[in-house]
Amino acid sequence: MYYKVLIDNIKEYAPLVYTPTVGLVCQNYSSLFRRPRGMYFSAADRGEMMSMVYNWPSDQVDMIVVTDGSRILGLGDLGVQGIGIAIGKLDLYVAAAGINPQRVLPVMIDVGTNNEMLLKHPLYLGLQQHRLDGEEYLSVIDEFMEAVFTRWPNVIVQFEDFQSKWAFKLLQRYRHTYRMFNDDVQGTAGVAIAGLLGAVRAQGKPMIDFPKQKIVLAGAGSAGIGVANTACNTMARMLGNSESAIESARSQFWVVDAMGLITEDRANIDPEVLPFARKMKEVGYQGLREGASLVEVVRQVNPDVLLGLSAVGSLFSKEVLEAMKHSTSTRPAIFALSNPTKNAECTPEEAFSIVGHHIIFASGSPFKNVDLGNGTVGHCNQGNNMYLFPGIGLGTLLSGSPVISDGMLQAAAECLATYMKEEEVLNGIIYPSISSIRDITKEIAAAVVREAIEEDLAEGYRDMDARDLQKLNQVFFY
Ligand SMILES: NC(=O)C1=CN([C@@H]2O[C@H](COP(=O)(O)OP(=O)(O)OC[C@H]3O[C@@H](n4cnc5c(N)ncnc54)[C@H](O)[C@@H]3O)[C@@H](O)[C@H]2O)C=CC1
Ligand SMILES: CC(=O)C(=O)O
Ligand SMILES: [Mg+2]
Repeated sequence: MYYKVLIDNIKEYAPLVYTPTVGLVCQNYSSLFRRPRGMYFSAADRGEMMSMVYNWPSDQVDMIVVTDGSRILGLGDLGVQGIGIAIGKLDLYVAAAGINPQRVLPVMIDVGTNNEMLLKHPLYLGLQQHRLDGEEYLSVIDEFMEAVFTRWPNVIVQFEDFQSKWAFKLLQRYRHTYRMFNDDVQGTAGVAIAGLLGAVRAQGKPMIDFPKQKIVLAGAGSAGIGVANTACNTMARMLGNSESAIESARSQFWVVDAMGLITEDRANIDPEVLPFARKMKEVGYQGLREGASLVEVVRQVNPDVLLGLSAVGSLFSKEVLEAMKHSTSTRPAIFALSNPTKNAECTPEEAFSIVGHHIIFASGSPFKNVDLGNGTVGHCNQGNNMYLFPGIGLGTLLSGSPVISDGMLQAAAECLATYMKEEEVLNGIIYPSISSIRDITKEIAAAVVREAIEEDLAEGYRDMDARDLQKLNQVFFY
C-alpha cells in the first residue's frame, strides 16, 4: 500500500521520501531509528562480509544503493545516518522504475565518521571512530563489492553520496568489472546535460549550438566535475572530437570552487579538476586571476549559464545575480542544483526578480513556480538526477549488460534531453513534471537497452537472451 500511495501521488510525496525531507531524516536518523531497513557493513566486519550477505532474506536483489555517508546531499558527513538517502533513492526505483520492493537493498558501509558532533552524540548508531582512509578504506569497499556480486551476480550497485575524494577513484576502480555507476558523478551529469541542451533550445537555437555556450560552474566536487566532463565531451563530439575540438570545448568552462577561480596556478590541484584549470595567459587577458571570486568571474565572462553544485546556500548573491543581467544569452540559464532546499545557491524568486523574467531556472530540490504578474509564470524546473538513475538502473537490468558504458549513459541523457516538446522548452520548461516519472523512466530504460544492444553488451534478462533482445530491437524500436 505504501508504494501504491507513493506511485499515485509521486509529486506530493517525492519531497518526503527524497530531497528535501530525506536530508532532515538523515540528520536526525539516530534519534528516529526504530528498525533496520537495510544492511550495515562496518569496518569491524572485515573478513565476514561474504557470509554476512547471506543474512539478507531475499534470494534475488536487483538494485543496491550504497553510501558511506561521507557527503549526504549538501549536508556533509552524516556517518551511518546517511542510510536514509539509500532508502529514499530505492523508493524512487520502485515508484519510477517498477522494481519489486523485495528486490532492493539499501546499504550503509560504516567506516566511521569525521563529524565530531555525531561522535559525541550518545544515540549515534555508527562506529565511534574517525573514518578509515587509504588502503584500509579500499579493502572494506573491495570486500563489500566481492561479497554482494558473489551472492547476486546480476545486481546493479549505485554508489551514492561518497565524498568526492573517493567518488571518482571508486568509479574508476569498479566500473569496468562490475555493474555499477556513481549517481552523483554520472546521473547528475546526464540530467545537467539535458537541462543545458534545453536552455540552448529555449533560446530558439538548435542543440548543435551548445559548444558556443559559456558556462560558469560553482563547485568542483563529484557532481560539478562530473557535469563539466560530460558537458565538455558532448561539446567536443559536436565539434568533431579532434584535439582542437576538445581544447575548444574546455575553454567554454570557468570553474570556481571554495578558493575561487581554478587556474593552472592552483597548488595541489586534483587530477580530475586539472583539465578545467584556466590557462594563466587567457585569465590575464580576461581581467581575471587565480582565485578570482564568483562575482568577478561572472562580471568578466558574462556567461550563458551559471551552474551551482557547491552545496553553499545563497552563493548566488544579489551581486552575482545582478552580474548575470549582462549574460550574452537571450535566455540566461541559472541552475541552483545543490540540495537540500537550504543549500540551493539561490531561490527561483531571487533569480527571476533580479536577473529578469526571461531566464531559464532549475533547482536540485523542488520549489514552486514564481508568479511573475500579468498571468505569466516563471517556471521552476527540478534539475535532479532522479530523472535519470531509475531509467539507467532499469535499462541495465533488462539489457543484462555486465557494465554500464559511457554510451549507455549518453543515450539516457539524450533521451531526457529530447523528451521535452519544442513549445514547452520555449516556455522555459526544460524538465518534465515529476508526475510523469514512470513514463520518462520507461523511455530512458528503453534507450539504455537499445544502446547496450548496439554496443554488443546486452546479454539478456531472465528467459530473454541476447538474440531475443536483438530481435525485439528490430521489431519494436525502429
Ligand atoms: N541536483 C542534483 O541532482 C544533484 C545535486 N548535488 C548537490 O551538489 C552539491 C555538491 O555535491 P559534491 O560535488 O559531491 O560535493 P563536494 O563537497 O565534493 O563539492 C562541493 C564543491 O563546491 C565548492 N565550494 C564550496 N564553497 C564554495 C564557494 N563559496 N564558491 C564556489 N564553490 C564552492 C567546493 O570547493 C567543492 O569543489 C551537494 O549539495 C549535492 O546535494 C549532487 C548530486 C546531484
Ligand atoms: C540528488 C543527489 O544525488 C544529491 O544531492 O546528492
Ligand atoms: Mg547524491
